Amino acid sequence: MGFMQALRQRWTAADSLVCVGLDPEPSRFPARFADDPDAVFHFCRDIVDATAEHVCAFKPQIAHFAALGAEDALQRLIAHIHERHAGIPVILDAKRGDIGSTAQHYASEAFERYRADAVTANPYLGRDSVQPFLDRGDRGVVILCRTSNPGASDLQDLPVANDDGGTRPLYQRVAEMIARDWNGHGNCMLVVGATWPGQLREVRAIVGDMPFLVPGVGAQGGDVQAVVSNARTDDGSGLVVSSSRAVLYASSGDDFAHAAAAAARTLREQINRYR
Ligand SMILES: O=C(O)c1cc(=O)[nH]c(=O)n1[C@@H]1O[C@H](COP(=O)(O)O)[C@@H](O)[C@H]1O
Repeated sequence: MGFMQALRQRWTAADSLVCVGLDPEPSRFPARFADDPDAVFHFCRDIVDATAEHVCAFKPQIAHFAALGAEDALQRLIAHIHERHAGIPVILDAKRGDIGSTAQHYASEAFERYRADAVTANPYLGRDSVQPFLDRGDRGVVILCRTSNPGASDLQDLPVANDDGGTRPLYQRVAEMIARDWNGHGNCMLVVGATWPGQLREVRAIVGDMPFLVPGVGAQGGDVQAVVSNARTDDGSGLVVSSSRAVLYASSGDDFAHAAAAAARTLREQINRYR
């Protein structure tokens, strides 16, 4: 089954638009992991097992593993999700994109080495830099559009020429181009930050039912009601609302997994209230 179909099935089966981001920071792990040489894997695995029933996807962030030399833990973690929680898609957050020959290797890194179902990609090098991902119709390509960070406006809002002679912000042009020209296999999603409800509404108006990955609730302060009311599709879905630190580090005590599950469940309930 392809990524988009798996995601839609999981939205329904779990009645959830929540994604838990897996961003391990050993300095924030509970004390019980202090002497564990495989702490990154064990911490993330415990979080996955505790939160799985509340989520539509997991999103490991590759730099958080690679900076620790823990690529092997990332590989085992994704294998664990596939084996123990079959049906929950894994979005590898790597924000890849490069000249075609290199992008090809990024695609096999994400899909063959790590066995991710989808990967985040940066479109700002142009279509050829994302093409090897787009060509994998069975996998998802989650493309940055209007990111959640404070500096998102520095470049993404620059005015660019419209077909009608006017201008509009670059991110809107990117959204339109992806929806119209890049999504031939129907495997694209867009990243739009939860911190920008107005932009969420604008991008939704441009791209119809294309799903959004929406990071920025929780630690970055995005408002759940504003996200859902501005960005849901007509059927009350269309969103993968991702939270990392607010779930992972909900407690630094021995109850960390229980606290993470409670945080994921609460986020699911908040989202569902406004769908
Ligand atoms: O592509 C992403 O996942 C992403 C895009 C974006 O615009 N903003 C953003 O925060 N992210 C990622 O989403 C996660 C947010 O983490 P929290 O702020 O702890 O929920 C981090 O792993 C970021 O790298």
